[in-house]
Amino acid sequence: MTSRALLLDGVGVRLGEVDALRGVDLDLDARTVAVVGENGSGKSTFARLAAGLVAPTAGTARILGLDPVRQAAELRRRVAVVFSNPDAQIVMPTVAEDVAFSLRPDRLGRDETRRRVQETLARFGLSELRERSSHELSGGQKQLLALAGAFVRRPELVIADEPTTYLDARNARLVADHLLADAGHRLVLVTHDLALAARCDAAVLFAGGRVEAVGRPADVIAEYEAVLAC
Ligand SMILES: Nc1ncnc2c1ncn2[C@@H]1O[C@H](COP(=O)(O)OP(=O)(O)OP(=O)(O)O)[C@@H](O)[C@H]1O
Repeated sequence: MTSRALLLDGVGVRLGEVDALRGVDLDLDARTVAVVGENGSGKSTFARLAAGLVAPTAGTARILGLDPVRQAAELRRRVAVVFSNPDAQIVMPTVAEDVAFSLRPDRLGRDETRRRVQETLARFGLSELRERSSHELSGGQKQLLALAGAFVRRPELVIADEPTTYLDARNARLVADHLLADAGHRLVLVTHDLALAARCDAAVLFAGGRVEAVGRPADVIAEYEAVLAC
């Protein structure tokens, strides 16, 4: 039997004095999942939990069938994370070196690394920029580089936390298209862009650290819009 992608049972996450997540029950196997909700509702905490970066302080969680505490290293190997600020993820001086850096833990050897980097740069339209200084790219190019660094590892699950926030409409569309395209990965997408959330297969609405609604994006968004209208 294959494992459910996201399975949470009574999950709580306490950060300092704050219950960032409380009593979260979820059983989701949709390929792409949008996570919506107001500021401070727990979306990023949920994303970090799904990436194995934060452990539950109550309840149990299984992500890709893995325990995010006992199997955190395995989970981080199979999951890639993309944040809104690509500068936080760019570490190497040139574009090609930065993408190759993501593959270091996989110890693939020089030829396979070069082949994968080449293929990934082409996929994200970065081939011509391969020798450019990574910190001198435009914001849109930097986010595409961050995506390349995530996807070069061929992750099973990509967690993207507001990946289009700082992008113009054209680049936001490009980044969203790459994330949503069925390239053999699952996606958890935290976003305030409800049109983007509507393109996912399922959606979750958080409020005050709890799951307020889960299901078809159109239904969940309608519920969220009703809350926003109050
Ligand atoms: N490191 C931390 N220490 C203490 N409290 C935290 C920490 N990180 C987040 N919180 C709190 O946990 C709650 C949920 O935060 P979270 O970042 O998950 O919300 P969010 O829905 O992603 O918000 P936003 O839309 O503003 O990014 C908030 O009350 C926040 O202040």
